[in-house]
Amino acid sequence: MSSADQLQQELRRVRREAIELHSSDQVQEAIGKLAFEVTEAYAGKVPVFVTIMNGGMIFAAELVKRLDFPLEMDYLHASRYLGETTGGEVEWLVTPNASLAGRDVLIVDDILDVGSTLLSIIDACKAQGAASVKTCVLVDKQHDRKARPGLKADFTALQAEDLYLFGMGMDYKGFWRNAPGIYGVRESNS
Ligand SMILES: O=P(O)(O)OC[C@H]1O[C@H](OP(=O)(O)OP(=O)(O)O)[C@H](O)[C@@H]1O
Ligand code: HPA
Repeated sequence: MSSADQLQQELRRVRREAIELHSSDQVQEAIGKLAFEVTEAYAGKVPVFVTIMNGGMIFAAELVKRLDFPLEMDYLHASRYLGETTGGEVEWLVTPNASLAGRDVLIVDDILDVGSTLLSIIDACKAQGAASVKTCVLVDKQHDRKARPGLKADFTALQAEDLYLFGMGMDYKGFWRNAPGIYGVRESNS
């Protein structure tokens, strides 16, 4: 069997055997509730909504259309997993285009896991002179390995147990970002 066929088999097995932690409907409902919270928090403000690529893009697209206030959109790409299931140093691949000086910045990402990625992005936005920086994630993974004890995003849609997750933008070895719910990889496959 070719290595491409082997990979395809592995990807299909991981998807088939995964544990559904949040169905697509549950994810959509949670994003709807979060959108109200975020809309309330930004009353009277005109923030820059910064999507963290690649993982944040699907959540960001679902969230932004439900936000009822004027905003600008931008993106950045900081990665520390680089297609692997364990993380390394945060690597900056693309920086935001808009000047963040004096702006209210809302950082939007798929997952708060250890939190090193978000902390590094918050520091970079503050270093650019942002007036305020808030973070918004689809899912907060529950474990005691956070980069700082008790680290939380300002806005969180869902929590998930300590498994390697995929779906709704989160990848398994670069794949399955397109899965519509949130799934945990079985230990035997991770
Ligand atoms: O809380 P942490 O442990 O720092 O992990 C969270 C980050 O990891 C993932 O990005 P990744 O590095 O995989 O890049 P990608 O979005 O391009 O897949 C995810 O999209 C978050 O940005
Ligand atoms: O569990 C995860 N899944 C996908 N990407 C991630 N980045 C950090 N943790 C995860």
